Amino acid sequence: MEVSGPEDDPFLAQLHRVQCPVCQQTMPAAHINSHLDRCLLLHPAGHAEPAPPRAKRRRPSESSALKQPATPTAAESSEGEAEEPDDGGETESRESYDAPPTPSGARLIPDFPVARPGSPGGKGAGQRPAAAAGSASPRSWDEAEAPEEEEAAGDADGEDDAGRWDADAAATFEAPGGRPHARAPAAEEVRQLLQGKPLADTMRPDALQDFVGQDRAVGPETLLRSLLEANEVPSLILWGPPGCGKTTLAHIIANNSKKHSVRFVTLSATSAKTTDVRDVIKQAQNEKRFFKRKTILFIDEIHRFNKSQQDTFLPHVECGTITLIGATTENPSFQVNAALLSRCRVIVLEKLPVEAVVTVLMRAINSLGIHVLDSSRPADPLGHGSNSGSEPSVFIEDKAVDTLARLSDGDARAALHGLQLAVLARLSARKAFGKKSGQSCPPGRVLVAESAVKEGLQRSHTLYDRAGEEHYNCISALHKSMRGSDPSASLYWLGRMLEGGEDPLYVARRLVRFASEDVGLADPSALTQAVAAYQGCHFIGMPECEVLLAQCVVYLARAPKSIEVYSAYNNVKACLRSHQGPLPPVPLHLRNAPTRLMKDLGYGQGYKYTPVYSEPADQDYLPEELRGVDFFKQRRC
Ligand SMILES: Nc1ncnc2c1ncn2[C@@H]1O[C@H](COP(=O)(O)OP(=O)(O)OP(=O)(O)O)[C@@H](O)[C@H]1O
Repeated sequence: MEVSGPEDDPFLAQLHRVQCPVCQQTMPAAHINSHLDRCLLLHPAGHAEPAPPRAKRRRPSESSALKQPATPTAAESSEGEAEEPDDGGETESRESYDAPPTPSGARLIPDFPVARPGSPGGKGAGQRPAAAAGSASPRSWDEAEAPEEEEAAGDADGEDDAGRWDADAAATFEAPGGRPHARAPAAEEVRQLLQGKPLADTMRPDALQDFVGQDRAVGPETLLRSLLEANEVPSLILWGPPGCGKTTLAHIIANNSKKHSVRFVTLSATSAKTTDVRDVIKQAQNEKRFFKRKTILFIDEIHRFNKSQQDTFLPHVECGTITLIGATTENPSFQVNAALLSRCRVIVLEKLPVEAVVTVLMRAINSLGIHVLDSSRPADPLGHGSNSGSEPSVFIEDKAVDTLARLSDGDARAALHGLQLAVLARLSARKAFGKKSGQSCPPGRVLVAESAVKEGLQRSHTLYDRAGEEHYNCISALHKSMRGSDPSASLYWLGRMLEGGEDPLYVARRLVRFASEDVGLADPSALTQAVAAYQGCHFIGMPECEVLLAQCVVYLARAPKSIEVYSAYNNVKACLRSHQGPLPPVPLHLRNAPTRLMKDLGYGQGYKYTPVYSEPADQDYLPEELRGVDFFKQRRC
């Protein structure tokens, strides 16, 4: 017997029709959820405006090297590079995620192919490139499909190791669509893959398994992981330095929540207005009321919302209309309203360790079909003399990968960006050379050397975040090292700041403060030194003034310390702040009396001019009610 659905039966169809509460249109019940999403976006204030088309985005999980080429799934082996049907750009001003689930079976750490002369091996995956060399697994695709030119190159030269590396490495490469590369991609293909879109976005993981280096926050045994796996997402504030994976974690939660029919909406606090927030909340209320559907709202850079904007969320987080996920690089204790903070769980993400950045880089390198050159094996990496055809393959030195990972200072985006720039620069240089010489591009291979990646990654960016938390952490470390009389550590923290691009005058101002606050009268010339250092920095600027600062830092670290004045003055402040009622008047004898009236009122009367006294004059200088108080001895009056 054939079972007819509502669409087949006019009566059933009528019965299953519902009316949109926003535009009043009727439609099949099955369509209402997706309609409402669109409708509320189109009519935020009752005006219909066409929504901008969504940018299609290739799903990183499909381009990653996490799947075994030997056993492609049906989806992986299907033709064409998969375009995500209804994905959200995670940093767009306002979008809903609708990503299909990540294919299961992804392994936590992939086996990365590394170009190495004929040495298939099984070393641990996710290791640093040199150590991971040899992880090019046995061929998982038909030998018969091996690129003829590569085989020929190896054979022709007899000893052309580079040619053989190609063939071995190509065996495990995957094209960004998830299909194994039929051959190692040519330089032009790599260039096209890299152009247009940031590599960091293309490589953004979709699943927790691919989210590396944050075990303390979302590792296997953590509460957050259990909650995420149970789809019990609490309101969260993700706090961490740039490029450590805050947006990525939100993206993974979005993917997961879509599977459970939870709506995921993103806003960026840099561009969203309060009205946008209200729209999202209104939509979330409708979804909850009519369809019992939860909404997760992700706000990137939440610290950029002011207090009243943050207040808008409060009642809705409280009553569960929305689950809020905020991402911030700034310390939330200062930047997020206390009331909002108390309703959210703060997840601290850390700078990624070098190994984790290597894993991220290797995944990208692998998905682009770039060969990692094992520097421990001397060879002719560019395959000069080989007749491997006009289109070269792209190689990167393993040292270059290491350097990228180290210089990126735990910022995966910076590392991927550096890689993208370095590879593109090498490929463009090669193309330009071809044009200039009037020839087609030179045969051979393109090598991305360590020096190229150093250029691609600005060191100052990576060491130090001048505007962020690190700025305060480092100056605090400098101050404490000088206070602890450790000149060596003091110089280290000074170097961290200056090499990272810190303003020398900012450091100099702190030294002036330190000279008085911590050295004080134990060595009064410390203040002179610090002020002189400040002025010297002002005169000559960086980089010359760095030695001035270094000299002063060492002077202050070695100087004897006294906080006598600093503490006494703090006692005075505390006394004034804790005073109840009007402050006591200045005693009459201490007042100046420039006019007759003032004199008549008793100003200055009884004052003893001490220079004319041979003995200390017996005279009070504090108001009557504070008589006898010694701020050097008493903490409070
Ligand atoms: N833990 C991680 N595991 C895997 N890839 C990561 C991780 N962290 C970052 N990445 C990669 O780096 C890119 C940038 O990361 P992401 O946008 O999540 O950083 P962020 O912490 O939100 O930075 P920002 O504060 O600057 O917005 C991602 O697209 C992804 O490719």
